[in-house]
Amino acid sequence: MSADTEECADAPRDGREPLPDPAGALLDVREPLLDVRDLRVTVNGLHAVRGISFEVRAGEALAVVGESGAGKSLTARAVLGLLPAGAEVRGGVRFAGRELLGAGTAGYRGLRGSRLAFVPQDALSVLSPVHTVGEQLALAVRSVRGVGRRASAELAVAALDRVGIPDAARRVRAYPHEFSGGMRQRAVIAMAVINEPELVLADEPTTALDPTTQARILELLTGIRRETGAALVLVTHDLDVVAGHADRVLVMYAGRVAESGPVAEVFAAPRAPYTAGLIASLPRLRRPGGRLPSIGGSPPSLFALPPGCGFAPRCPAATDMCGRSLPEPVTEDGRTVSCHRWRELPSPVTGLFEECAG
Ligand SMILES: Nc1ncnc2c1ncn2[C@@H]1O[C@H](COP(=O)(O)OP(=O)(O)OP(=O)(O)O)[C@@H](O)[C@H]1O
Repeated sequence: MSADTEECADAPRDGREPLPDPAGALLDVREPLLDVRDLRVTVNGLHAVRGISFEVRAGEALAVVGESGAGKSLTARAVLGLLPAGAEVRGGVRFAGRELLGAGTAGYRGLRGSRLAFVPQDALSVLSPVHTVGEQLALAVRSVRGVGRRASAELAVAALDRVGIPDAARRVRAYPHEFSGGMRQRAVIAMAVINEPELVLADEPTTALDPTTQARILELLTGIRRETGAALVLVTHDLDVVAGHADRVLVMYAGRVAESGPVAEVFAAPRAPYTAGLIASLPRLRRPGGRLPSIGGSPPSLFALPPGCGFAPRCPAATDMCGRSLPEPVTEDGRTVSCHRWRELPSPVTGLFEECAG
């Protein structure tokens, strides 16, 4: 008997559950694939994510950008249901019509590793050191699709080949420690996309790599996204990555949304002074002989948040009111901004920071 007798020719292609349809009506295809509403994450008493809302549509790439500690990773992990011990989460996370928060691990059944995939910063955190890369890829396929050993092994080779690992048929027999850092991250991407997810969340997927490899891995992710039509949430602190790889951007500051909108519009005319400061500090905007503008100071401690806008102490446009009252996000023309003064500020707002640099 062949090892493939467990394979069922009539099984669904990948054993995925149909979309929930409790009312017996067709799911509204205009509904966002991912809908995050007023997400709040507290870790050991620290209010790290403080009311974040955003949507991701099918096939879209959203970059989540902000300084270290802004709450980017916790936001991504909350969507995936992978928060650290001691974390409490509130709000809504709706994926493909299914509410995930509050549903516990059952809510993620049939989603994680299948329709919802994760690419972490550190490949070794998801690759087992005691199994070959091929075994791990094949297991990922078998646990989701109704395919047998031979077919899953072939899909493992195809997956490594797809992410540009040369001699994939031989490389599948290697262990993760036998791969370079870049190749390991390619293997993790292969693992993430092997079951053709609808949404990939990538948390600074190239942080540990040299600049050339970083660029190649990001090209790979974008290429796969275009090829498969998967949506992408890309956590990064690099605005050049945002410009090159995302359709929309969510700028986070101290656990809140500073601004969000289409990348081209936000870059051309940011509305939040914080976004303007980030853009003004891009090296390519440096004037010949001029200093590189930068945002002075640092984000507030999440243990001692000011009553008003968290950016007010660093903002050249802040008034007394900014220090006193927290600006609520305002959405207009498909863009969201949290700033009391955005309508009255001079355009472009980046000028606030260029002047500061002198
Ligand atoms: N496991 C944890 N225990 C305690 N605090 C945590 C934990 N994970 C994150 N935090 C805190 O929550 C805040 C937000 O963390 P998060 O990792 O989401 O930030 P980030 O924007 O992704 O930063 P970075 O770019 O440095 O990864 C930070 O102040 C961080 O110290």
